Order: sequence, then C-alpha cells, then structure tokens
Amino acid sequence: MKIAILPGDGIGPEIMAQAVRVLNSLGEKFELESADVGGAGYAAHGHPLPPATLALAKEADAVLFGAVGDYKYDSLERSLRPEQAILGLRKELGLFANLRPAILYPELAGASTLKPEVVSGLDILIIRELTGDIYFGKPRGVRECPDGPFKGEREGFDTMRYAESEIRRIAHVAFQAAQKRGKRVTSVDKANVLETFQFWRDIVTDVHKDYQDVELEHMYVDNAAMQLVRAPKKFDVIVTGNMFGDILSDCAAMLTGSIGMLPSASLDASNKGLYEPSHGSAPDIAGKGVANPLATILSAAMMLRFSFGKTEQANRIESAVKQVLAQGLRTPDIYEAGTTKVGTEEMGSAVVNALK
Ligand SMILES: NC(=O)c1ccc[n+]([C@@H]2O[C@H](COP(=O)([O-])OP(=O)(O)OC[C@H]3O[C@@H](n4cnc5c(N)ncnc54)[C@H](O)[C@@H]3O)[C@@H](O)[C@H]2O)c1
Ligand SMILES: CC(C)[C@H](C(=O)O)[C@@H](O)C(=O)O
Ligand SMILES: [Mg+2]
Repeated sequence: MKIAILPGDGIGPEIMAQAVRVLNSLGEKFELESADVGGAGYAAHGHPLPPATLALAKEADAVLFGAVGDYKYDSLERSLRPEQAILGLRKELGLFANLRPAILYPELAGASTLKPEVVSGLDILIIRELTGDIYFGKPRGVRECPDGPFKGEREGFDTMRYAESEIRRIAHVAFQAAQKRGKRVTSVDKANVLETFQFWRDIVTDVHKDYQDVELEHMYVDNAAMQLVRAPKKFDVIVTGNMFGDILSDCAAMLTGSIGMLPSASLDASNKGLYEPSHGSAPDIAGKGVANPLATILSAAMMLRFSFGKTEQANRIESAVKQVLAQGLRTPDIYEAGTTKVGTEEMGSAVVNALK
C-alpha cells in the first residue's frame, strides 16, 4: 500500500506530520513517499505540481494531501500559483467526487458558533462535483469586451458548464451514498437563473428514477446556505457543483466547531482517492504549532476506509479522535472554557496514545 504524502504549504507540513505519526502507529506496513507540492513545489522545482510529484501521485495507491497556498505567490501568473497543484491533481487523477462529511462530535457542541441544539447530532455529507463547472470551463480570461454597454472596456470572464455524463456520475455517487445513510438527497443548484443548473436539475431528476428508495429534493443555493445555518440537521446528503460545493462546505465546517475538523475524500470512478482536510494552508497561524490536525488525521481514516477497505483501522482512528475530545483536549480553534488548550503536536500525540 503505497501512499503519496504531499504536505504542501503553510500549516500543511505541521498537520501532515501528525497524520503520518498516526498512520505509522497502526501496526500496518504502509510505504509512505513524500514530495513537494504547491508553493513548496514552485520554490524547489519551479512548478506547483512538479512532474515527479504528479508521477508519484499517479503511481501511489492513494494520496494524502495537506494544503497549498501562500500569499507571497498570489502575484505569480495563474498557472504557477500553488492552488494549481490541487486543481491539477484533481483533474489529472479524475477525482470527480468530493465527499466532505460534516459531523459534530458531541463534545464540540459548545465550540460551534451556532446554538448547541441547532447542531448537536449533526451528521451530513456534502458531495461536491470536483472536476467540472466554472472551475475548469473554457474559455476564460481577460479580453476586450466585444459588445453591449461595456463594449471596448476590458472584461474578465469564465465559463460555467457541465456535460450530461459529469452530472449523471456525481448524481449516482450521491444516491448510492444516501442509500447507505438517511436515504435523502438535496441537490443544490441555481436553476432559477443559470442554464447550466437547470440542466443539472433535469439530469439529477432523471438519475433519481433508478433510486426510488431515496427521497430527492431540489434547493436553490442561496436558500441552501441559509438552511445550513438555520436547520442543518434537516439535510442528509447534499449534492452540488464544484463552486457551490466549495462555498457550502466551508459554511458547513463551522457547524462542526471549526474548519479544522472537516476531512475530505476526492475519489475517481474506482475509488482511488486523494484525501485532504477541507481547509487551506492558514498562513495566519502557520509555523505557530497551533493548527488543528484532526481534519487531516480524519482524512487519513477516510483513506483507509475508501481506498484500502481497512474499516477497522479507520474506526480505530475515529475512536481515538473521539477519545481525545472526550478527554477535553482542544487546539485553539475549538477551545472553550473548562477544556485544556494544546498545540498541533500534543494533539497528534494524544491521538496516537488513544489508538486501541
Ligand atoms: N485544498 C487546499 O489546499 C486549500 C483549501 C482552501 C484554501 N487554500 C489556500 O489557503 C490559503 C489561505 O486561504 P484562506 O485563509 O481563505 O482559508 P484557510 O482555510 O487556509 O483559513 C481560513 C481560516 O481558518 C483557519 N484554519 C484553517 N485551517 C485550520 C486548522 N487546521 N486549524 C485551525 N485553524 C484553521 C485559518 O487560521 C483562517 O483563519 C490561500 O492561499 C488559499 O488559496 C488551499
Ligand atoms: C485552494 C482551492 C483551489 C480549493 C478549491 O476551491 O477547491 C479549496 O478552497 C478547497 O476547498 O479545496
Ligand atoms: Mg474551499
């Protein structure tokens, strides 16, 4: 079982070190190989996704990814910016299905900015389409505006598009996931305004015919954002496009107490996957030893479950995380009075010690 370890930038190396310690404490024989990615890839090899890193990711059985991004690279041309590394990996590896489970551990009910009764017992799964939409649509760029009231001015433009097969395959993932959970799918779109998302709604409705045991509702994205903070427990599985999924999953992260708690799996059709926390490189706290490593550790658990079928080992990690939270250990992002504040490394050690 070969795992590509791509720590990246900012807090990436700090949180990844803890996930690697946990993996190495399971008593399994994993072959771990690290490579530079993002700003670190650019600094060492002149490209955010160096060819050797991409080759390693392709050849490995799974990829564990930290985070990329650093404001000092924001003025580079787009193709050299750190974020291109994660976008390139998703596209090159065909990782179209992004699973972001937002679960509230009971001990963190008070860490959420929402009232405990609104979030306690929360267990929702956001399924974000990850290789299409306005993220990858062409053409895009800055040009001279060809017509209309702004003719002759410069304009920026992107293209939102979804092919039918892209919508079908993510809809199947969502309905099948719902069959194993609460049997409810909310498809989030903007069909009232956008052609792309009226098409999305029509195709999802058609795929639903194969899953009559699952309830399907459609919801506009603006309402979905509101419902996520009003009554998040009404959702079971949310399926949506790339951009709406990006935004809604950060919103859902806060229901769990902190974005430092939200893991993710990005899967291809054969469940080969890249696993990463949903958060970024957090430059504001990088190097301070205070980042929450639990989203990355929980992403490693998702890797064991989805890519290696090691359910028992995944459960061990998840139980260890529950135990450290029950012990009252908290990184600053989830700290509240009466608990014990710890740093990144201490949190990692606690999880390692709690593995049974
Ligand atoms: N997949 C990725 O690699 C990824 C995801 C999102 C953002 N980014 C990049 O990260 C950089 C920073 O972006 P941003 O500030 O918008 O988002 P961010 O997720 O990095 O940070 C947002 C806020 O959450 C906090 N935070 C994030 N992770 C945390 C953790 N594990 N523990 C405690 N606090 C945590 C940060 O301190 C910050 O206050 C940008 O360059 C962005 O492009 C990368
Ligand atoms: C860094 C960025 C490209 C990425 C995205 O927008 O997909 C991030 O925000 C995420 O959620 O993984
Ligand atoms: Mg995001």
